Amino acid sequence: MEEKITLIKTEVLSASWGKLTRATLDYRREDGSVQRLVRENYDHGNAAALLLFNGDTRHVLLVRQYRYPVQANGDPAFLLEVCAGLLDGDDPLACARREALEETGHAPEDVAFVCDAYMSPGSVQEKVSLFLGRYGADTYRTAGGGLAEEGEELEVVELPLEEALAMVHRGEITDGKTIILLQHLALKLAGLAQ
Ligand SMILES: Nc1nc2c(ncn2[C@@H]2O[C@H](COP(=O)(O)OP(=O)(O)O[C@H]3O[C@H](CO)[C@@H](O)[C@H](O)[C@@H]3O)[C@@H](O)[C@H]2O)c(=O)[nH]1
Ligand SMILES: [Mg+2]
Repeated sequence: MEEKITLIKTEVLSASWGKLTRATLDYRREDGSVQRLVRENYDHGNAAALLLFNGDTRHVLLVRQYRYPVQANGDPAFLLEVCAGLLDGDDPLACARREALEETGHAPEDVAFVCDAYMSPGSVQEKVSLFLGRYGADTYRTAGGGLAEEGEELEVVELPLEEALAMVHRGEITDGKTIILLQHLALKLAGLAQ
């Protein structure tokens, strides 16, 4: 049987912090005709993210940080997000734990995998592994804030889960992985998700 997809060539358009590649491929349609397609792909590696939840107070711990692409899109550039980072050679679980500690100063307990998600599969290769974890007075290690030498300056923000969900609804939390994790937590507390 003929292949559905035949890769003709790939060209690296930019290889800097991330790599931008242009692929040319032949796509065999269901009617048998072949269409030549050109698709660009930005690759900066995979990532992991973790939502910290305190079940006693029903608060979540998020981080606020500067995001240039959001500014370029004309939106307020300081986004409220779950702690997250690029794998940098770690496995997703180790990365999620490392980023939680670097960014919030908490060493999470009871960390559980939620799901993997492509946030923009039409053009960005990154797959993000999502986790839930517990925080509280016993998990506090440092003030967090990220790595200054890498240009990070994060504000740690604690707020009730209900308020975070309301902020999603009001368009005040717009980061995809954060929205997925907050809504997953709400489903879990309602007994509708594992
Ligand atoms: N030199 C350079 N450094 C960069 C660039 N873009 C990011 N960095 C640096 O690379 C590091 C990335 O920080 P992480 O904590 O590992 O990742 P993240 O920025 O939180 O990324 C995660 O969340 C983003 C927002 O949803 C996602 O866009 C991203 O893909 C990932 O999932 C930061 O120190 C940042 O300053 C760049 O274009 N050039
Ligand atoms: Mg980060």
